[in-house]
Amino acid sequence: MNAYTWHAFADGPQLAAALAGHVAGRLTKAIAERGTGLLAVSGGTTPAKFFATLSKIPIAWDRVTVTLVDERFVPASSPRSNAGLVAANLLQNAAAAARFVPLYHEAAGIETAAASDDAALQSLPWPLDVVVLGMGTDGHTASFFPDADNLAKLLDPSSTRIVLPVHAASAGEPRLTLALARILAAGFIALHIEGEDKRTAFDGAMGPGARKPIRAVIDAAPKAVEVFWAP
Ligand SMILES: O=C(O)[C@H](O)[C@@H](O)[C@H](O)[C@H](O)COP(=O)(O)O
Repeated sequence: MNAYTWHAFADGPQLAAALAGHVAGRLTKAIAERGTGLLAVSGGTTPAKFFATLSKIPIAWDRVTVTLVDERFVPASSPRSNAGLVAANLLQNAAAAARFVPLYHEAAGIETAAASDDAALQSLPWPLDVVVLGMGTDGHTASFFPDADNLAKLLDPSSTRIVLPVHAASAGEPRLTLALARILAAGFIALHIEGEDKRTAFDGAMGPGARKPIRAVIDAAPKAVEVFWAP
């Protein structure tokens, strides 16, 4: 489809307020329509302000399940943990009442962890109502890294997997990621990027040239991806 809607803001706090408002609205609508809301968020360094803003919005958080778009294969106590980032910034204030389903747990290896995640996450109230993606300047999103050894499988829209393992030299650690199909089925797909480097990287990914994972997601998305950007 290759459709996206570009929402530019003067600064991070204004972006955070707008994105949090959209996400809270979508979750409230989902709760009204089906009694529950399912949200998947990305980690990294960008989302902390957005998480803090969203955490203060008084919706029926006790009807919301939060999970991760992807996770590094590290315990929640690690500074690299996305679960740790979500616990410290999103599952606070009003949002502390939400149920959180992590991706990392002790396992012999990433493949074992991904397989048991697949079983554990079956019971979530799919499809996602909201997914918030991030993006690296290399054009990765979720843990769909350009150098992932199973990128074709990660980007297979027909995959029935929920969680897949990722080995990619550029990723730092082995990763666990939601499969593309789960992301694309979300009612609202947001991409949250900040800084000139990421705007340049995004524009580059939308142009001709080597196809980056973020482009594969936007092209495969059944509805426009809502891009939220601030300098
Ligand atoms: O685990 C992660 O790192 C994220 O889920 C990943 O997809 C992130 O969104 C991008 O890497 C951007 O990260 P920054 O926000 O740190 O630039």
